[in-house]
Amino acid sequence: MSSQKQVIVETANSSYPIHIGRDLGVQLKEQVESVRSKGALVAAVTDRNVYTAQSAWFASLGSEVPVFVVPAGETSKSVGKFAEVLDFLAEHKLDRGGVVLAVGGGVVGDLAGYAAASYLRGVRFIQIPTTLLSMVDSSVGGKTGINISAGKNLVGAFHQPIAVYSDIELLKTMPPREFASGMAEVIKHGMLQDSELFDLLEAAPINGPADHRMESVVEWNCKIKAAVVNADEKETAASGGRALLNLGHTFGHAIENVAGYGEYLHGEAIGIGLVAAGILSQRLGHISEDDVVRIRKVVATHRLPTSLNKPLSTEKLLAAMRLDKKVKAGVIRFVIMKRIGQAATIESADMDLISDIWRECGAS
Ligand SMILES: NC(=O)c1ccc[n+]([C@@H]2O[C@H](COP(=O)([O-])OP(=O)(O)OC[C@H]3O[C@@H](n4cnc5c(N)ncnc54)[C@H](O)[C@@H]3O)[C@@H](O)[C@H]2O)c1
Ligand SMILES: O=C(O)C(=O)C[C@@H](O)[C@H](O)[C@H](O)COP(=O)(O)O
Ligand SMILES: [Zn+2]
Repeated sequence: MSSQKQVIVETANSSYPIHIGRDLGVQLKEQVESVRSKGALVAAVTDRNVYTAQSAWFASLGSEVPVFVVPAGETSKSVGKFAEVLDFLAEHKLDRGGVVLAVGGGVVGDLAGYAAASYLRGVRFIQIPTTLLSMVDSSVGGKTGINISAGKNLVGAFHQPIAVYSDIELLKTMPPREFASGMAEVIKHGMLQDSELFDLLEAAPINGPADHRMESVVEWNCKIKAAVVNADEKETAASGGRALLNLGHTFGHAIENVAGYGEYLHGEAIGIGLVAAGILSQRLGHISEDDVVRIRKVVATHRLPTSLNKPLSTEKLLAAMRLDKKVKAGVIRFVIMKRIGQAATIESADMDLISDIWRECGAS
């Protein structure tokens, strides 16, 4: 018998299960059939790589579920693709009883989720994450959205899915570089919330989906993220709260934007961002130099970059940071670690210090 795990997300207005296990197809199919039996449409959105790598999975979904396939990669999180998904839903006459399936990594989840949040002013959607990153992070918590040229995720909505199916079997076809990218968010969760998780990653790196700890790592991370989301769904807490999940992202999102979307995978940019956030926390007197060494080592042993692979302009990186969603009254704010396993504050910092840190990370 397969051992299935379940984590519940419980926000003010929604409650939904994250199913974690292997071969979750039967359960998903039952949910799809229950929607269809009421005369409503279920439509799926995926990307080209997932559609090809998981063709048997799509075949088992049945031809009654139309599938919209976007090109793989970050560039699909665009206004253009968003409009195409809306047109697809309208073409198939999905009504308010219908359900959108987001089958893919964080790109598909964010794009399809935002389309579901907007179409008919909001229809239900189910997350079926197919990457490590989407299982441990993006499928949980209802942040959906797209990029615009000014910045990452600058357009979007909070829209919770009605269920998440994290089928570990789907990870088997993931390219190793993408797996490593997902590990960045796992490392982030350890750094910001759970020193035991960080210690585990430090002791023995998790290098691929065959690792026997995979299911429990996904469950562990979903629990961490769900607890944060349950307490502060829309990032409105005066200090801390959900914004702490942004550890390393003020730096990381700037890298993604300035390098050009898709140049660095999200997790690669976050790997550098976590090192930068560690250095900043150390310079502000919170963690030790030894802690920064530990962070750098855990990032590197999980095959993620710890500095830029070619210099980007510090000025451009600073300009991109000014559009971060945590900016308040024009002041850029950063998630600061108090120790490994506890990120506790969101603080501003001296811009000369930030420029120095950028240069330490390879900016020009
Ligand atoms: N909403 C959130 O809370 C949240 C959290 C973290 C990250 N994100 C966003 O998630 C995105 C990154 O997500 P990602 O790392 O999953 O990237 P992704 O969605 O681009 O997927 C990574 C690559 O792997 C391929 N792929 C996916 N599943 C596969 C499978 N099972 N087999 C073979 N190939 C597969 C995809 O086609 C793609 O090329 C970024 O846009 C980031 O901003 C959102
Ligand atoms: O869920 C959250 O909250 C996060 O911050 C998780 C991040 O890993 C993720 O990259 C998220 O999309 C960033 O959100 P943003 O609001 O900074 O765009
Ligand atoms: Zn992230």
